[in-house]
Amino acid sequence: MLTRAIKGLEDVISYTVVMPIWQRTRPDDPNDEHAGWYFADPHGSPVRNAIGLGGPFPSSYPGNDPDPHLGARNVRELYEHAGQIGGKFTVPILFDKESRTIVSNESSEIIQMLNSEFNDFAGCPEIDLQPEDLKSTMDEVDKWIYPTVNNGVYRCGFAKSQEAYDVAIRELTASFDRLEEILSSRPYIAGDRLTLSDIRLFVTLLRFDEVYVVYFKCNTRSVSNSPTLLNYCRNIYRMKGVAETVNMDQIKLHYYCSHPDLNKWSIVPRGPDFIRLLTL
Ligand SMILES: N[C@@H](CCC(=O)N[C@@H](CS)C(=O)NCC(=O)O)C(=O)O
Repeated sequence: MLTRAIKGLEDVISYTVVMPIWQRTRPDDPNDEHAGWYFADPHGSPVRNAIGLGGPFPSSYPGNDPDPHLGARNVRELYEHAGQIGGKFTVPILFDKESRTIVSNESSEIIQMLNSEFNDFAGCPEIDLQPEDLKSTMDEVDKWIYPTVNNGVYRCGFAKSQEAYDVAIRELTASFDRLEEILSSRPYIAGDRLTLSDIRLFVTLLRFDEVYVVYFKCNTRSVSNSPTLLNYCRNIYRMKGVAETVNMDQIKLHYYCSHPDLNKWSIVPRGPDFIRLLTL
């Protein structure tokens, strides 16, 4: 969504936002406990979390729509329509309306396509988010930011042993400090211009204080306590079209209500209003 906004592709690529709270995708099959992404059902009954607790939550919110292409009830059905029966049923998905199938489900690949493959139709084709002269620095930073930060927060949150958590939080903390050091000497993570590496980093930092610090026990650092990282997030958040892509209420509803293992009753913490900090 962020890359789409920055490239000015709003009129070219439509989107459907799935509902924030994972539901059982085969509720009638007691042997199939998979829970995942659902499309909105404006005429449906209120729902609870995947183990039937918490809520009740509405079956649609303003901005969440039914699947306009295949009429699927959930994302699993889209994958099954594309021939993928097992595995994970993840978002984001780039969907080709003509062939009515999934083109890619890998975000790092999708943002590269949005950057370079739609320039004939883009409002801002001159913005290159993967410029030749910054490519090697982008690769270099992506290489440690992905495992220790983007995926690092998940490694902390879903650790199944103290040892696994200890390793993940140590690496995350060290990378957080490294980010601060780099961003105190240049405005963007790979140099003087915004790149896809910033987009990948920003979406994790945006969720950091509201979700990861509390829910995933990433509490050794916070963005709001780092003037450098807070300014970095502010700068990106204030770019044209970016704020419209962020719905912090749904981000929080998703995390806090989709993993009953971590939060059986789906209670959503009130604070800390990170978006307000970005707009001050
Ligand atoms: N490789 C994928 C991973 C995407 C991914 O893990 N998405 C999560 C949501 S942020 C998801 O849809 N998870 C569904 C599941 O784990 O069942 C990407 O980065 O695009």
